[in-house]
Amino acid sequence: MADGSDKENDGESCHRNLPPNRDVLAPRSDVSCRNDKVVFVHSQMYIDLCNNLAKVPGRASAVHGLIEAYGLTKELSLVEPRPATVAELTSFHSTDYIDHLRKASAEEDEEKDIDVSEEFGLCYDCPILPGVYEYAAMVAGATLTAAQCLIDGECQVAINWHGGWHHAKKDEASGFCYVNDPVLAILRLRERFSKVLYIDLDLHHGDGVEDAFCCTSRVMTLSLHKFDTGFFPGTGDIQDTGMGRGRYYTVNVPLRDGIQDSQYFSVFNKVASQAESCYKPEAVVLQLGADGMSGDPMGCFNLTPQGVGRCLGQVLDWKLPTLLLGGGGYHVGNTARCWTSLTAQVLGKSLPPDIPEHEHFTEYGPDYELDISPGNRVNHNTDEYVEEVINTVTENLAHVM
Ligand SMILES: CC1(C)CN(C2CCCC2)C(=O)N1c1ccccc1/C=C/C(=O)NO
Ligand SMILES: [Zn+2]
Repeated sequence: MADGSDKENDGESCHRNLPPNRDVLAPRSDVSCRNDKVVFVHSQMYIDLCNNLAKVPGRASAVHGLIEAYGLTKELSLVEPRPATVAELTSFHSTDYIDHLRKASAEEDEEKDIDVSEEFGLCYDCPILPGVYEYAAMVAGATLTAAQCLIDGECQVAINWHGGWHHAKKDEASGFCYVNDPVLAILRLRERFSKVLYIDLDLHHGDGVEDAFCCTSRVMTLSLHKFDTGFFPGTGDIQDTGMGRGRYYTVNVPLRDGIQDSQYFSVFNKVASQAESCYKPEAVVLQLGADGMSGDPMGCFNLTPQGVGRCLGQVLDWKLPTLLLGGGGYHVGNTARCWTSLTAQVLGKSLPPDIPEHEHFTEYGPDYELDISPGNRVNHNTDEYVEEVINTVTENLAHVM
């Protein structure tokens, strides 16, 4: 959990500088979008940065390449990102951590020594790579750019597939996440919207986001993830429901290996509709990490873009300002297939089944098809287990008014 709230803070958040609540602003219905533009944060420099430093080298250009090859960039409203400022980064992260990240990143250039200091979590899983600060600041800036477009009513949906780094803590890198861009976006959205719902569909528990908002009722976090002995990050059990004013505003849906589209959507549909109807958010941040896809090297879930697409469709039907972020996803071709399919869904476009000829075409062999066939890993999520999870979540959400 992030540090205790400030004295003058009324416990609405577990971190500093949360702007005053602006419920007095226009009511929920007023926050309509002026048009159905879909903002897509993009620049070649941004792709190049993400290509070299993200936890999956080359994934950023493969994702963008497929979206472009299907002609979707012509339908999107492309917005260039700019790096987050230190002030923006420290709206959540500690100044010490950001200073250390900035200095260590620069030092790495000059001294070429490997910094394995455990301090600030900057070691094995999160090595200090040259330029890591510039990368993290640009990713955070891209996500903040998308959030700002929603706040300004420029669009109803804004997308940053290269964001979604949900493990980073206030003063610690974790799980190859250096800056928690979802948290920064939620803090920015909270300047305009009184209640924000964060939904995390990555294979891993969105622990960094949950920690940041576990004490406030102004942000509800809902995470569906694999939860099993020894599986990173080890948090996100069903009885973790938040603390203090935030009690029952943290929702965890722990799942086992082998879940497939129909069961996954059945769980999501019930839990997310209850969360939306009892919480009545004014904006949504949806992390769509693709490491639960069948064929991912994580090798845990049997999901396909169609299954996650049904979850996305339910969220889009709420007609709320919605920020879409990426996250995990370690099979480059399948991650590109997933996020391209979801981008087309947001645009209301259907795509031809064969991967178009383009620079990254070879990533998609041997079938060169857009669809991913569902995996056949043994499903350890019995109907009884799933029913018990849904019943427990339902009981907990009954406390949310
Ligand atoms: C280093 C990477 C990120 C890559 N990787 C696999 C993918 C395929 C081969 C290695 C991991 O398990 N990683 C991790 C290592 C330590 C802690 C966390 C993660 C992943 C976090 C995540 O995805 N959160 O959403
Ligand atoms: Zn993940």
